[in-house]
Amino acid sequence: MISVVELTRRFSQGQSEVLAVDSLSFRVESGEAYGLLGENGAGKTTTLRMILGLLEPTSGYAEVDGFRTSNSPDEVKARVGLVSTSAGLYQWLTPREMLHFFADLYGLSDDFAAKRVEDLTKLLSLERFVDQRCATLSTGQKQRVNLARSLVHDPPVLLLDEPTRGLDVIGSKVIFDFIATARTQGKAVIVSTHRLDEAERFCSRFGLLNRGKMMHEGTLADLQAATGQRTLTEMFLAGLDTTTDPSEDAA
Ligand SMILES: Nc1ncnc2c1ncn2[C@@H]1O[C@H](COP(=O)(O)OP(=O)(O)OP(=O)(O)O)[C@@H](O)[C@H]1O
Repeated sequence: MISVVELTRRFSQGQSEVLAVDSLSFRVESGEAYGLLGENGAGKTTTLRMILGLLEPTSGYAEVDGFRTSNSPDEVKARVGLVSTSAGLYQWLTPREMLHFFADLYGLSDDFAAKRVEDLTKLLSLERFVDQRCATLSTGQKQRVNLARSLVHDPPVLLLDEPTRGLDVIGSKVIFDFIATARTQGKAVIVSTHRLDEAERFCSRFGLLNRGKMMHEGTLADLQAATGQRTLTEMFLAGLDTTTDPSEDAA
């Protein structure tokens, strides 16, 4: 469903250049939640932005459902929901009004939109504040409205950039439960998060990035074998760029 091939992005920063994403390749199939993990500045957000077409790659490409982002941006945008804390809400609208506004932008019929807004309100527990102006919502409430906004067109692909940033335990659980449901519905999900313990539970595969490069990829068992570490946290603490040969431990 999502295919990333040799994706590369350089940024100029003053006189110097940073290689934010370095020849990244991976695939995510329907029904999978893929954890794109790495330290601050590892290149996660830049990767997600290129998949959706918000940013041009320096080289390489991304495809969603067979559509290449650079050639078919509209087809890709119709199939992807990007959830990012940096996305703003319309402060003067209520969540219900805003969701209808976005449903309209995506060209959904009134009936479909009404049903979708109702379903999302239940799924993300928005009932208590769905008719309250966005300006008056708490961080966690805003984050859930943000998620609902990205899902209003029921996209088969979800890109979640730090979806639990600023959320308490209950708010985070709503998001994790949502990801689990999305998987059973056959969505392809990429989630970038620093909550490694949670990622371990709800992601089926992982890509561990370090300075824009894929250091390790696979299931938790694959990563354990490759790094000699037990948990994702231990892998990060050990330093992603030190590849341990597990056979050395056995010797
Ligand atoms: N518009 C830009 N101009 C210049 N440099 C940029 C730009 N966007 C990102 N970068 C640089 O690219 C690198 C990767 O940034 P990115 O935001 O993708 O990291 P990240 O893994 O999402 O980090 P975090 O976990 O902190 O959100 C960083 O060194 C960052 O400074």
